[in-house]
Amino acid sequence: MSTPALVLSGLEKSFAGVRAIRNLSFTVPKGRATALIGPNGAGKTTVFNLVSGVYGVDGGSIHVNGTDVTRLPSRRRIRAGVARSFQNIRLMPHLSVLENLLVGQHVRASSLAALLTPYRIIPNHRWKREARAALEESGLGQYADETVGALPYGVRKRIDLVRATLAGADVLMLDEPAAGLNPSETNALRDHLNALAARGLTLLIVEHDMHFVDSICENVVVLNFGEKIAEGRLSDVRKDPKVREAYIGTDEE
Ligand SMILES: Nc1ncnc2c1ncn2[C@@H]1O[C@H](COP(=O)(O)OP(=O)(O)OP(=O)(O)O)[C@@H](O)[C@H]1O
Repeated sequence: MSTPALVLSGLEKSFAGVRAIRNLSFTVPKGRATALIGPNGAGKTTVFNLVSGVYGVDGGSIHVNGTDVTRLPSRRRIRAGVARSFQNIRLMPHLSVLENLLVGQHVRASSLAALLTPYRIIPNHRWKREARAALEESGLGQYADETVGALPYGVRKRIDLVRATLAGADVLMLDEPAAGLNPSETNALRDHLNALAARGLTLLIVEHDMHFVDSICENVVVLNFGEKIAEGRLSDVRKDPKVREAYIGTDEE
């Protein structure tokens, strides 16, 4: 069996004495999409913050592609292949799509000289070719020279995904990717994510839209009060009495 993309073992995190994450362990296999679900305040965002290195852990370990990243700062985790896409898209609205992708690729620069590469004066720089190719492959080629701020939300969301993959991500954490999308944008995003997973990208998704989860994720991890209460296929976990009880009184399924 290949090394899992992400292994969380016995994670612990408290805020002012409140245990937000409790002895949490789960494994995300390579090239698959896994959903992290649970009612409000269950600890999903905290898991993303622990994996990306925004918060340090109080206990336990995090391995990415077999490497222990538990004590690494955020930037070294990005180099290890973990990236995060936020609910609020972090693209620069005044730049073109291509320029946004090129800015993202600077994360890959291994030296100051590479970081300062004046890509604007090298018309066919390798990064530019790769960025155009990635846009074409995602069916977004026609937007390459458009200003990001003028594009529809669903398109920006998908450009944000292309940016993350070009920056070298092979484990991508997505925070409510379908929020705010209309049905046709949601379908385009679903197809895009399934294509990325088919190419070997690993996805960890926090999402409240269970139809969307069902169309992408083979495996679902359910959190409640920071603890894993169930794991498995969505059709199985939603029948689990512990899961049903956790959602009672919420307006979610
Ligand atoms: N920086 C922080 N300081 C104090 N408490 C925090 C902090 N971050 C998270 N928490 C607490 O940790 C618990 C888990 O919060 P978290 O935001 O991870 O849940 P969530 O599952 O992402 O919720 P939601 O679905 O509402 O976004 C909550 O009780 C929250 O108040």
